[in-house]
Amino acid sequence: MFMHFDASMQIIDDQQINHYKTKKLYLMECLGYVLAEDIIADHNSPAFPTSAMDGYAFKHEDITLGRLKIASINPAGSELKEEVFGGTCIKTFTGSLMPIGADTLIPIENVEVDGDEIVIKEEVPYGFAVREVGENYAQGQKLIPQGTKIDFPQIGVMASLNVVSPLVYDKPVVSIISTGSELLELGQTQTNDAQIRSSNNYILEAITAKYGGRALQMGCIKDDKQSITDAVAAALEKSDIVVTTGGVSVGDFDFVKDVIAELGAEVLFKGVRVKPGQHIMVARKEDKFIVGLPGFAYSSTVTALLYVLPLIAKLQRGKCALRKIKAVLDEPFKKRAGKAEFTTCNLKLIDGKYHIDFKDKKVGSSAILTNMLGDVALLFTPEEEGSKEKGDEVTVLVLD
Ligand SMILES: Nc1nc2c(c(=O)[nH]1)N[C@H]1C(S)=C(S)[C@@H](COP(=O)(O)OP(=O)(O)OC[C@H]3O[C@@H](n4cnc5c(N)ncnc54)[C@H](O)[C@@H]3O)O[C@H]1N2
Ligand code: MOO
Repeated sequence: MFMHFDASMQIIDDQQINHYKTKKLYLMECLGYVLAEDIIADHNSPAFPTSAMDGYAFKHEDITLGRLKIASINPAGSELKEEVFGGTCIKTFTGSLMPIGADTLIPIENVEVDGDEIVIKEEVPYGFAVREVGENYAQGQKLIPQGTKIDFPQIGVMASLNVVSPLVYDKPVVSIISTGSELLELGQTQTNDAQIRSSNNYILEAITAKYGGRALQMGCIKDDKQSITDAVAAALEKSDIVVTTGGVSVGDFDFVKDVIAELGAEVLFKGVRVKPGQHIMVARKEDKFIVGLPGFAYSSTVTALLYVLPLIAKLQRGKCALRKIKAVLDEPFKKRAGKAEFTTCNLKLIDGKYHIDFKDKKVGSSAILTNMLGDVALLFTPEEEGSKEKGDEVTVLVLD
């Protein structure tokens, strides 16, 4: 009855968004947002031949003269009207426009000044130290396609194009609700031994912020149907993705699935052959998603990475942040289930090759969150594959 992991991923991939939310944002607030427009150069850079060094602009054909008369001086930012004629040069600085008539720049290190002349000590080839028109970018060139996550290089290139407020996708608002009557919030006083400290809603808030969403922390709520219904309904009003943790398995108090139906959302899938996280549920109402993650801390973390991150990306027409790489196993790996499995491992780069091992990683229930500490990655073994030998090449999900 549970579906193949690949089929669940395909369903996520196939979701079409009807209306994307976009806004114009001041350039320096755009870091981490996804561009909703193509950035096209409206001019050549540089727009005119420009000097790349401090030196003397001249006609290369005059190099054989060995001496040139300094006719003028051309500081950066000046609009020089004088031309370079045969047998003369113009002192020209880094960033200055090349004077008309000059095709080459000889650096100051290559000449000696003798009165109002330069003596060429070391020759340069034709066109030396001249930045050609469009060297950086050409007018009409698409420099940054929409769908790009804005990082520092994009900010710099947009600044050079005077793009003051690019159009970006709104970061999806992700509401986070942890269900469980045993849960204690940060700082809350423990009153009985059965209570445990909630970590899920906090780790999910951090994952959301790190991977391009805006988290709305709704805290922990009791395991009763009405409380969960009210909380999910309120969250759905305010957000694009509602993530719950706990209450998805088959126990008497596992209500989340019923709640979804009551809210008029369509369940896209419930139950996947994946370890951890087999009870994962994803539902949709219009352009909003509800993701029911298992309560166990490791399960909810892994399933958030697998299912919530692509939804955050999808709502911004972007690419999912997690990368898959190939790595070498430095010790045997025992596959535990006939499902797709995601196992914490230590990731190292040795002589240009990725290697993984399981040193200090505990084998046990899906409650072991501390396995996520360290230089950690997730070993992915598909349902069809079994245990692995030392030296085998495997697929690893990187959490950078
Ligand atoms: N009879 C069966 N029992 C279970 C099955 C099953 O198929 N048949 N599946 C197991 C698997 S696998 C998982 S995963 C869990 C999922 O259960 P729930 O999603 O209903 O989660 P809970 O029962 O509420 O909690 C499980 C576990 O995690 C702790 N927890 C809950 N919330 C938090 C939180 N916010 N922060 C930290 N830890 C949390 C909770 O105390 C429990 O220990 O079901 C298995 N059972
Ligand atoms: O599905 Mo559970 O998350 O395997 O432990």
